[in-house]
Amino acid sequence: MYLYTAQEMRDLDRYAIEEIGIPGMVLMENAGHAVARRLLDRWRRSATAVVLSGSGNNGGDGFVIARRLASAGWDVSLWIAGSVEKMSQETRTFYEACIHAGVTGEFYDSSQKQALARHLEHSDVVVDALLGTGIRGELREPVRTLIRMVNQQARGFVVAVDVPSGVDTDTGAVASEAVVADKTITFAHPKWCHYLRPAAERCGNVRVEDIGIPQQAVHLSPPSSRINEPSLWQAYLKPRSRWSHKGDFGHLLVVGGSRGMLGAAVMAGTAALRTGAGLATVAVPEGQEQALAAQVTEALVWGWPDDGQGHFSAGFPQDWEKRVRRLKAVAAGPGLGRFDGEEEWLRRLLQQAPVPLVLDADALNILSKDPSLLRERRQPTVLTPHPGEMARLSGQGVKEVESSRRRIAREWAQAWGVTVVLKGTYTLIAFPDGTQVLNTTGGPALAKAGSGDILTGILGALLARGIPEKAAVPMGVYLHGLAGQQAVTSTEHSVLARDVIAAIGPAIRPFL
Ligand SMILES: NC(=O)C1=CN([C@@H]2O[C@H](COP(=O)(O)OP(=O)(O)OC[C@H]3O[C@@H](n4cnc5c(N)ncnc54)[C@H](OP(=O)(O)O)[C@@H]3O)[C@@H](O)[C@H]2O)[C@H](O)CC1
Ligand SMILES: [K+]
Repeated sequence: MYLYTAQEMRDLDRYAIEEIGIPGMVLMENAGHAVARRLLDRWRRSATAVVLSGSGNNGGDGFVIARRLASAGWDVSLWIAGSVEKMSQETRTFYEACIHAGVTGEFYDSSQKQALARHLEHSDVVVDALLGTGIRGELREPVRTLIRMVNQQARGFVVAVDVPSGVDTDTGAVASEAVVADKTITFAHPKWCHYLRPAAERCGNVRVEDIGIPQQAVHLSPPSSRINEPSLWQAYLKPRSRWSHKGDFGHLLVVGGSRGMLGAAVMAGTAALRTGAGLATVAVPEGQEQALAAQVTEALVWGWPDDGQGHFSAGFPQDWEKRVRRLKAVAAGPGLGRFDGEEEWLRRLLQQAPVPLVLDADALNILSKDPSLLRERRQPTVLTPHPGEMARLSGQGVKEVESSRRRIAREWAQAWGVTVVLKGTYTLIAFPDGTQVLNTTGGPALAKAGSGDILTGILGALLARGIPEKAAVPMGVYLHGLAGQQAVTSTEHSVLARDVIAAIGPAIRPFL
């Protein structure tokens, strides 16, 4: 499934109308019909509805909904923002069809405030068709008042047509007012605002309805972003052959685990093995070696030069060049910590690890001192920042990152030629070629220390197995989210990172 911006949706619409020849009126009727059908399915008996329509095409969908609900026996009260003169030809046609079908609408002005408030308080359903993907700039009257009234006065079920009025389709920003919906019914494909906060919090349950735009139109100019689905990567997951040996499944090196943070590297290494890596080596500061060996039995242990206090130092192990040749991927960061000479250390890692590299946690914080270190990379590089780390990397505030996730992840990936995995409720993956994949698996159980280390281990393992990053990264993010969901046995509060690691196998299994 693709993820659309407002412009991409307009282009798709235009293609369906002009090139394929489906009249715009048919698309609008289909859109309105789809919403009305859902409402009729849910209530069945005759109910009361307030329909709020703007003068744009979103309002046109609203006119179709009003007419169809009324003809099914509902008591419909229709309110319109704007004027007939502003309506597009399609919207005007359906406005007139409403009148001919006996649903007369009121063009709202402030003298009708009380009458509308009464309807909002007593209706089973409120349909928000004021503004869709065509919103421009700050809200004007009377739309702003109408949105506020829906939020303050509606007692019934609020359904937003396409997007809640007042949200920005592409950024997920909200205007001074935006409808808070119980359900959003959108057309043909989901839009970014259905997943980006704060808009996403106003959408309620999102449902995508087919309105008859042929798949062919989508394939001809697919948008640059999509929702993460197994079809993107499932071909790379296969049962192991009877004849396989550990060398077939890659060797991952995890670098991290300094004093006080050993667990992070242990979790990354264990997650990598649970994901199917043939071998995992965990590299920790020398002073940590024994403690590590006591904690993991399945991974190899490698002591790196330390500062005498259990932290890394600027040096690399002497046999680095010899041993690195046997590695298939490196994941640096879980419990890495900060240390003297860290920038030089990272530069060397970037230059001298001729395999795919995942950077997380403090490896990202070190990188944020000088992102141009990435210029030295020739092999795939995956960064897995949470919003705080992304903020440090990009030199912006966390708020700015959160309000422009889509733009920041994409710009960063393109500017530095890396894959950015911007973590969050809907983790966003941005590739260097400008394409993006938004992940929808996961849940609040993953909001806990250790989750990021596990993701790093999973991604490292998939890259070590030789899966190309365009498949490996969405696969890893998807499986990590699924494991997080499946690890919940009693409550999301009590899930431990080790439960998530144990759930990696069950998460992979259906895809083999
Ligand atoms: N996706 C599809 O295939 C289909 C989508 N449909 C629906 O069409 C809308 C998009 O319709 P569009 O006409 O482009 O735009 P809107 O209806 O969302 O908005 C335009 C009207 O809103 C007014 N407006 C714009 N900004 C503001 C503002 N800040 N404050 C107040 N009013 C605003 C604008 O007024 P102007 O004075 O600026 O002209 C317009 O009246 C999409 O979301 C779907 O619901 C089709 O029905 C079917 C195919
Ligand atoms: K709307």
